[in-house]
Amino acid sequence: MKNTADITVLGAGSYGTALAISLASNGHKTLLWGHDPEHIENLKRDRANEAFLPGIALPDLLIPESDLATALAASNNVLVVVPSHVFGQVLKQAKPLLRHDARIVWATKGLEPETGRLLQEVAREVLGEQYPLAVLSGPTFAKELAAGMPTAISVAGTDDTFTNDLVELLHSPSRLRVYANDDFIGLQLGGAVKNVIAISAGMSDGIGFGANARTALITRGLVELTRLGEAIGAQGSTFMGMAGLGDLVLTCTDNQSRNRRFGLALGQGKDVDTAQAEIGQVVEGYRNTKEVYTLAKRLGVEMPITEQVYRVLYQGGTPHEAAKALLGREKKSETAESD
Ligand SMILES: NC(=O)C1=CN([C@@H]2O[C@H](COP(=O)(O)OP(=O)(O)OC[C@H]3O[C@@H](n4cnc5c(N)ncnc54)[C@H](OP(=O)(O)O)[C@@H]3O)[C@@H](O)[C@H]2O)C=CC1
Ligand SMILES: O=C(CO)COP(=O)(O)O
Repeated sequence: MKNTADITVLGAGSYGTALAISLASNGHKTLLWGHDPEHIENLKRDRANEAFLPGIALPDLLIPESDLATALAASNNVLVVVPSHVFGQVLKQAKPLLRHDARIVWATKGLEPETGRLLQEVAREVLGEQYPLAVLSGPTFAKELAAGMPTAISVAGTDDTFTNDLVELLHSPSRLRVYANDDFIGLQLGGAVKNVIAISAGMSDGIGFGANARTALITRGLVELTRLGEAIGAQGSTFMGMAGLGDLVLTCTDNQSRNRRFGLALGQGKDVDTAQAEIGQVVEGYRNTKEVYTLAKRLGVEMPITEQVYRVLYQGGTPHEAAKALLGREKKSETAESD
């Protein structure tokens, strides 16, 4: 089957739209599918996604589409950018409509709800073994990407040809550097765990602590991420790159991060529901905390920051108690295997 578009993006929220803008700006015909026909009509009428990225024009080569069958027939390259809690559901919807030559990449950052499985396992379970898979991960706020501000990201997957084709589709010499990476597991995990650590950094700032505490959380958060990553088969060195240190620094330090803002609100004494409602977009770290915590417990990996965020989100703990518990931990060597 011949492509009538270069790529189809599933998910017309802030990041799906930003990636579609980026692809279309590179000269690639890009279909952007969203599940809400009224939202897609608005995109067509306004030639902008005013609900998520106000004031940013959609390039001519970006075609909003509300029919999933049409979207999936148009291209064999399918980029999924929906929140992690609906990732499996969207793949199930897509499965009967996928072309036999489809290749699936996602930019979703998270683990499967309840089980804590990587999204590659969800994709394999839903779709079987036949399709090449890949993931995009790294420090990329949707608004900056959509506005064409310089950005860098990584891509890894099961098939080198697909990974390299994605680099070609996304890379722009003036706006977007795309690094090929061979650690499919590491890129997926980094994107999930950084959400949890960003909540902790937000909580710390919300309490009124300073740069020292925030930086300690980023640094020890990186240790936790690396420890968990190595336990599930990722390469430790991956986390010194875009999907580890890069995304941790971005989301722990800048208020564009919804996870950080969520933590800030909690640190200022707001409850979980109020904090989430104020943000009004997906806060992946809320669920991701449970998933990362569950995975770490299952594997016996110590993740003290994650554990404290879990206590605040799910067990009635307060950010002050979390800070006290972290500070009061037994003295340790910085390079000790466990924390
Ligand atoms: N925004 C960013 O800067 C970045 C986001 N990401 C990741 O991208 C993923 C998506 O986040 P983002 O775009 O920011 O989230 P948003 O909250 O901006 O948008 C989510 C979109 O998903 C749609 N959606 C929800 N449920 C379904 C469903 N069942 N089927 C189809 N579409 C659905 C929503 O539609 P509706 O509004 O109708 O509910 C909305 O359009 C997350 O995993 C996030 O971590 C990664 C890097 C950067
Ligand atoms: O993943 C992101 C940037 O890389 C977006 O972060 P938030 O989901 O915290 O807004």
